[in-house]
Amino acid sequence: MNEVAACGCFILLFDVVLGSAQWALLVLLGCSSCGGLEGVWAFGAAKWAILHLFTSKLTDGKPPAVLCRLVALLGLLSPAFESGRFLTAPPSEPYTGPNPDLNVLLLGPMSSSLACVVWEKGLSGQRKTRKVDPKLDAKRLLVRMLKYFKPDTFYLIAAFSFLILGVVCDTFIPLYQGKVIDMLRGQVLQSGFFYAIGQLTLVSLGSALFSGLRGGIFMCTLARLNKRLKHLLFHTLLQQEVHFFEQNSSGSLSSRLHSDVDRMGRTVALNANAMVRSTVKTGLMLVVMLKLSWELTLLTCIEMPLLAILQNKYITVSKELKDQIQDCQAKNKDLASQTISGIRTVRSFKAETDELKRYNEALEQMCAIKRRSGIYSAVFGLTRRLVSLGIKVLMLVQARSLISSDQLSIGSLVTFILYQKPMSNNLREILYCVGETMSTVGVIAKVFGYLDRTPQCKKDGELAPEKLRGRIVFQNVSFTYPSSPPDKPALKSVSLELQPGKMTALVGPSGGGKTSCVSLLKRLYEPQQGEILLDGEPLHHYQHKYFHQKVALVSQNPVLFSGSLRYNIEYGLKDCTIETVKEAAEKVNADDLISELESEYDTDVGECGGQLSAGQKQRIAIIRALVRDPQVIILDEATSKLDVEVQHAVLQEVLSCGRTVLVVAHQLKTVEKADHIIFLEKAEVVEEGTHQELMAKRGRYYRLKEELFS
Ligand SMILES: Nc1ncnc2c1ncn2[C@@H]1O[C@H](COP(=O)(O)OP(=O)(O)OP(=O)(O)O)[C@@H](O)[C@H]1O
Repeated sequence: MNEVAACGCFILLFDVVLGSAQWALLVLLGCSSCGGLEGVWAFGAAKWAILHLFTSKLTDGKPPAVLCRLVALLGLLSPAFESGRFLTAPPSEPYTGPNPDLNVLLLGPMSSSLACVVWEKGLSGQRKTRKVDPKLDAKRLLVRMLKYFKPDTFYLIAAFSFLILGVVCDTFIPLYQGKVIDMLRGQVLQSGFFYAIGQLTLVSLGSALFSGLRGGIFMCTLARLNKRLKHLLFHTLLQQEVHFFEQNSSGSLSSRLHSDVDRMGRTVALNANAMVRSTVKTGLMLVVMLKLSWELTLLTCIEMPLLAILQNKYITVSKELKDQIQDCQAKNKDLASQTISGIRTVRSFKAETDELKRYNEALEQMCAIKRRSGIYSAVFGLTRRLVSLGIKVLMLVQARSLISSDQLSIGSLVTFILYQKPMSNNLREILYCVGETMSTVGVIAKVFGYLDRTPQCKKDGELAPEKLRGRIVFQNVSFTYPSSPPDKPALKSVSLELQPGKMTALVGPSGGGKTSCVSLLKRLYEPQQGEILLDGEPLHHYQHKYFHQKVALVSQNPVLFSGSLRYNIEYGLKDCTIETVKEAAEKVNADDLISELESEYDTDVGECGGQLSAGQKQRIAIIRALVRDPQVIILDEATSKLDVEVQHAVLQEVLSCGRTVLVVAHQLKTVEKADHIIFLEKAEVVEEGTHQELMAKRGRYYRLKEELFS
């Protein structure tokens, strides 16, 4: 890099020599100019060729791209600028080209090198980051983000049309203000003065009206986009396998769903809006400002690359900090929601102080990052203001000399100043928007990462037979939880059978693999080896909805959702009548429980069923399973909180209609009634048979019963 910089300095020196030689030649030949625009272009092209040769010699024929860009700018920037000046403000006398002037001689090399530095430090820096992390391919992500606006194309066209109309009106306001100021002094007719005031009022009104319409439509479009994205993301999340939710906490997922989606929509939409508005405004203002004074315009434009370098440095640092803040926010949210949802445990262990300390530490961490971000922002703001101040001083000096040589009127200077501030603001806004959008790329990548995630579960089949017997067979099933090491399987080559109309019990010490069997049977996980068959067909051959309706699971701590009792019982069912619900409740002696509640089936169960007792929740969960009329019922400690009478009624009911019943229980009283008992230990089936057979065998089942009894 140092070699390139040294070569760049030599090229700049050589360029100054060439420029001086040109002027010296013109002076010697007695020409006051270089022969109009054609001459300027001819000299520019010749300079480009000579500089290119010089650079090739300097770099042994392999000039780096940055030096090629510098040479092209040195040769062609001045002719391009002169042509622009000629087109926007044609001189009254025949154009002869720029006169020999030290400012012009230095301005070319200075602006060319500045442009190269901005390009290198700004744009290529971002390109390098993209190469390192292809996921953060900003352009690809932003283009994809814009595609989500497709359904709102009509609204967007309307919003952008109003935006452009508003900007056009906005641009003309200072021009008419300057005109009115000039009329205050001169001998202008009153009608002319009022005409100018009328024009000013009209463009001001137009600006207000169009800006209002633009803002309103953008907000509506943004709200629609947010709704669409959240719906899509929530839909994708719901498709994911259970292991995904073990890996990603509910706090961080809900933060992605709400804060991140909001942020990405807002940033992209509002920045696109602000960028288009500022770019159009800048373009129009530039034309008017060049007409007023090209010297002052040039000084205004020098501010931009300087600000771009500053902004780029600031973006690099603040992007990293913003990502850290996002992660910290998700963590804090998770921490708080965990504590609030587990408030009973927290209170019973008197852990409020510990939880507060933990939360405070997390807040401190967040505070430290925000403090650093604040310091960077303050330093950046100060430097930016100093640069703007320096440029302003230079402008005032130049304006004084222009006014004293009658090249600029006071009204035009006022107009220029009225343009200058918004112009700098526009340029700053463009840079800010680019920075903001770039810093949101990380958030967009994360959200798209979730949207693109393919669930790691087998595709559902089409089977939905009218009649199901309910015979379940585990054939050499081996299973290890995705988060467990491969040498710690939860089930090792397990083979078992559940017969229709019979009650099978899974027993064994804690960690033996009972719940894992149930989870596989409910297809919450897929086994790595072996197969589970329902009436001879692998489970995934059945339709998803049909399968979960026919194979019902009632667990020890059933999850209820906020809403009425009836909503929880009918959960997920479309055509369930209140009669069916009542019938199911009566079958398990739950009608007395429901009539005790204030609004019976319309009683609100509270968040996660918090207003019901554990036994009440278990009974509701049993009714919820029964209204689906399942053929296979799995009771995983599902009656542990019920009294003996109700337990008996539940078992009677589930065993009716020839259902297959699988019971997981630690209370061996329940197990004794089972037709078949399977003893699971250390992920394997150790022994099986009826209660009497296993007792007579005096094996593991017998010993467990003895241990519990003693
Ligand atoms: N979600 C999980 N992720 C990783 N490992 C798990 C998970 N759930 C259970 N395990 C492990 O799998 C093994 C079997 O657990 P499982 O819950 O099936 O036993 P269990 O017989 O039902 O125990 P308990 O009677 O205590 O409920 C245990 O070693 C356990 O640590």
